[in-house]
Amino acid sequence: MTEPVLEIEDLTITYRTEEGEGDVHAVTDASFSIDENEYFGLVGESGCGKSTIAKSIIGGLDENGEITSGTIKIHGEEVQDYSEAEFNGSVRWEEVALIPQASMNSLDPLTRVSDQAVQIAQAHTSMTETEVLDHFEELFEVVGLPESRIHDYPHQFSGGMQQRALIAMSLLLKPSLIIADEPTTALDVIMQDQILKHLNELRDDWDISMLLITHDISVVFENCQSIAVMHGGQVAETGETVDIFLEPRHPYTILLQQAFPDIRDPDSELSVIEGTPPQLRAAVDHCTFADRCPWSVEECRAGAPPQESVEDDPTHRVACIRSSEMTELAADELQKRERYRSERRDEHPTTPQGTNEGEP
Ligand SMILES: Nc1ncnc2c1ncn2[C@@H]1O[C@H](COP(=O)(O)OP(=O)(O)OP(=O)(O)O)[C@@H](O)[C@H]1O
Repeated sequence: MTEPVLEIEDLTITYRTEEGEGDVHAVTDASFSIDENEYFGLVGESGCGKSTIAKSIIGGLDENGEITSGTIKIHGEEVQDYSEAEFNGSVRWEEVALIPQASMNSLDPLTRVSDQAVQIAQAHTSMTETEVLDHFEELFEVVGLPESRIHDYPHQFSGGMQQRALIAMSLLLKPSLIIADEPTTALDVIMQDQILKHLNELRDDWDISMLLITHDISVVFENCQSIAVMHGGQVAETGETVDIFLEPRHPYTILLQQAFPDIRDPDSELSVIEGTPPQLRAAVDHCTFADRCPWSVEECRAGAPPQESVEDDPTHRVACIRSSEMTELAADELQKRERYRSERRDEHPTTPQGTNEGEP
C-alpha cells in the first residue's frame, strides 16, 4: 500500500496569550490521514481548530502558536519540527499548497497575478518566465478563466475569479495536496457551486489530494471521500464519508447533520446545536462536547474520550464513550438517515461521495 500523502497523529497545538488569560488549547490529540487522490473534509464550527491544523501543515502557525506534541507526516516524512527554510525549500507550493481562508486578501493587490505566479515558480524551480507564463495560462483554462486575463491585477477580478486565480496558482508546482480553507464561504451560491465543480474536476485530471475545510458538513458529504469532524479542538469522529453519513456515531456529528440542509430532503427542518463552542483556555481533559450533548453523562467530563474504531471498521473512529449506544440513543435524529437509506436501495442516487453502489 502506498504511504498516505498526509498523516496527522496526536497533534496538539497551543497559542500563548497575554499573561493571566490562559493559553488557547486550539487542537488536542488530533489524528487523521489523507491518501493519494483522496478528497478529505475537515468540518466543524468556527473556532474548533480547523485553520490551526491547516497552517501547521505548511509551517505557517501564527508567531504565538506552537505544536506541543504529535506528528505531521507528508509522504511519510515528519515535518512538524522543520525550520522556516525547510518548509519553504521542500513543502510549501511543491508538496502542499494552501488556499487560505479570506484568500481574496492573500493576493498582493499591487502585483499582477502573472508576476505573483512567476515569483512563486522561480523561488522553487528553474523554470524561465516564459515557461511559467505558458503554464499559468494553461492553468487559467483549467479553472475556467480566460487565459488573456493572467496579467490582470487582483482588483480587476470579481471575488469568484480571484478564488479561481488562487486555485490556478496553487496548482502551479503540481503539489500532492491542496488545502482549501473555506474556499466558498465569501461567495454567492452560484459561484460556490462553480468553485466546488472546478475543485472536483482536479481530482480526475490532476491526481491530487485535497483537504477541504468547511463548517458546512453537507459540502463535505457532496465532495469528499473521507471526513474528520472536529469539536473544541478534538477530532470527534473520522472515517469514510459514506459511513459517517449513514451511521454517524458521535453526538456532535449527528446534530451537525441536522443543522445543514440535505439536498435530498431540502424541506426537512433544520435544528440548531444548543450552547456555544468551548473557550479552550485550559488543557482539554474531558469531552469538549459534553456541555452541549443531550446524551452526556458524568463520565464524559472525567477524561478525554479515546478515539476508538467502530466495531469491525478500523477506518471509522469515534471519540465518544457512548458511541456504541448512539444509534439507539439518537434514534429520532437518525430516522432521517434510515429513510434515505431505504429510498437509496430503490433509486441508487449518486451522492454523497461513495454511496452510488451497493451498501456501505
Ligand atoms: N494567533 C492566535 N492566538 C490566540 N488564539 C488563537 C490564534 N489563532 C487562533 N486562535 C484561537 O484558536 C482556536 C482555533 O482557531 P481556528 O482559527 O483554528 O478555528 P477554525 O475552526 O478554523 O475557525 P474559523 O472557521 O472561524 O476560522 C480559536 O479559539 C481561536 O480563537
